[in-house]
Amino acid sequence: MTRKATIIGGGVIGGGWAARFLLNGWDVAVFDPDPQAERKINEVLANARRALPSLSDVPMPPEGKLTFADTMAEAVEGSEYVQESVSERIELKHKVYAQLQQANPGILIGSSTSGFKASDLQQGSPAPENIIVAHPFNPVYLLPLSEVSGSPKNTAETVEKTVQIMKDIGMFPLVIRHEIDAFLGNRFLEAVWREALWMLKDGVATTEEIDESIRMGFGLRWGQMGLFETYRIAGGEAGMRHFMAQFGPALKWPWTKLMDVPEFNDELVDLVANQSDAQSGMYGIRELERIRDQNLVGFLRSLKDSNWGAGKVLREHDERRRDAWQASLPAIASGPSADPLVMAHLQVLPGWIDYNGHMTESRYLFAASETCDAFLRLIGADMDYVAGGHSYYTAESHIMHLDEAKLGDRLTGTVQVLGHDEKRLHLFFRIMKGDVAVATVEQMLLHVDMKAGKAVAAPAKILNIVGPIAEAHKGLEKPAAVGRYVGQRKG
Ligand SMILES: NC(=O)C1=CN([C@@H]2O[C@H](COP(=O)(O)OP(=O)(O)OC[C@H]3O[C@@H](n4cnc5c(N)ncnc54)[C@H](O)[C@@H]3O)[C@@H](O)[C@H]2O)C=CC1
Ligand SMILES: C[N+](C)(C)CC(=O)CC(=O)[O-]
Repeated sequence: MTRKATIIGGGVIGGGWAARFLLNGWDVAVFDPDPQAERKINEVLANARRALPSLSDVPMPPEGKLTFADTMAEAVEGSEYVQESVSERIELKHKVYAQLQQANPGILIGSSTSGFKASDLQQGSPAPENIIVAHPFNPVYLLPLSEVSGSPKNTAETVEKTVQIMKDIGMFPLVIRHEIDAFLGNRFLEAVWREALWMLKDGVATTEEIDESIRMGFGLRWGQMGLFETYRIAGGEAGMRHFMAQFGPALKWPWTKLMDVPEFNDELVDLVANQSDAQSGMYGIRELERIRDQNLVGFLRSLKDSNWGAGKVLREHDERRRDAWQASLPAIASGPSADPLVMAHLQVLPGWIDYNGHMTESRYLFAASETCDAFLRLIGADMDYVAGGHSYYTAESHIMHLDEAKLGDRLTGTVQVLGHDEKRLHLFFRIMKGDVAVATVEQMLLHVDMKAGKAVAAPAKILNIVGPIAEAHKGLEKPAAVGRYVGQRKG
């Protein structure tokens, strides 16, 4: 049965949550009195649809149904979980909880609050044990962290249930063991933000220079190793102790003396906003979101390949969904037919364009290759499998260039299994731009013992996955391109 989540407050963060739940197959009901909320959420959802599926190596579940409710009671009906994402005002949050708990007394409410402790949020509630913090980071549909923070009034079961829901939608729930204002992430961000505002106010640097100092340097490091692992390496062979000996005394130098905040007034707001407009005002917000998302997807994919940090979370989420997907295979196989599997989502990048102004020919094969790799991971021939000494090698390819792809086009790669035996996989890839195939690739792959350098039978664990897919694909029409060869028509 489809699970349902309720989102109260459909702004920046509520929209991100809605997208994450929907794309993970949950139905979502949103309540937000803002007449613009529906438009805004649909725009965020459109961006999320372009980005999140690119991180998945298993077929995405069917997208859930999005509804907009007229009342909070309607939104929460039949729901398993509420993610409260209204503005950061404690009295507003209290009012919302009172209405939600009146409509559905037992409902679990996670708050997106950036800094209120669970015990602050729970004040005045008849059921404080059902209110907990689940603090995300923007964009919620791509960044996995959710800081789960309870108070002594929450039971271990409530914390565990929240943790499980976060995992179910592919997040990394970090349980905050001690109640603390602003949890972990925002304490860092606040310190960095404070220093940046001081430097700006004192005329030391512009918004652009401050951003360059982050994105050209330490910002890149933090995304993959955080603070302590990074500094451990900075200590050289002697590691953290040497790092502490060298830089510990700096804690008493002027570097870290700034603890108060610049006065928040119109002058400061104008200074920040005017420089920010000059820096990035040439982009619309949705456009900036898409640039950000594309960069994050590339970064996260790389982390996923190395099974590191946030990439590990993505792999684990795939693993859980792969199990569910495999369990449904017999059902797919017993049906009349199944669609080709959507295995890859790509975007045509500037470096892919040739002197004719469209996607260069090798990139069509690259797109098929990415699709094939995702399919191989799906059937269990992943990097761990390759490390164990076996893999699939491509023995033959026939590519047909059918239409043009241009800079920025979104492409999807699908796989149809034409046939298989113990050693061979006969596959047909379509590289689609919307409903149009821009290229098709027919391939024969051989299962190989890499050390022996020869084709060998694939193990049952792989064949048991391929078999039902091939069976289900038997009902599909054989593509006209299958078996074609390159030839010149006579006459
Ligand atoms: N913007 C950010 O970067 C982050 C924000 N948060 C937290 O998420 C929460 C929401 O923040 P944003 O989405 O940024 O704010 P926002 O201003 O974009 O959205 C807030 C939404 O709440 C709606 N709202 C106000 N009263 C309501 C009510 N009574 N019932 C239902 N909806 C109501 C507003 O119409 C608005 O659409 C806050 O608690 C914030 O601290 C958490 C992580 C990051
Ligand atoms: C600025 N902020 C306090 C709302 C930020 C967050 O809460 C987390 C984030 O996404 O940066």
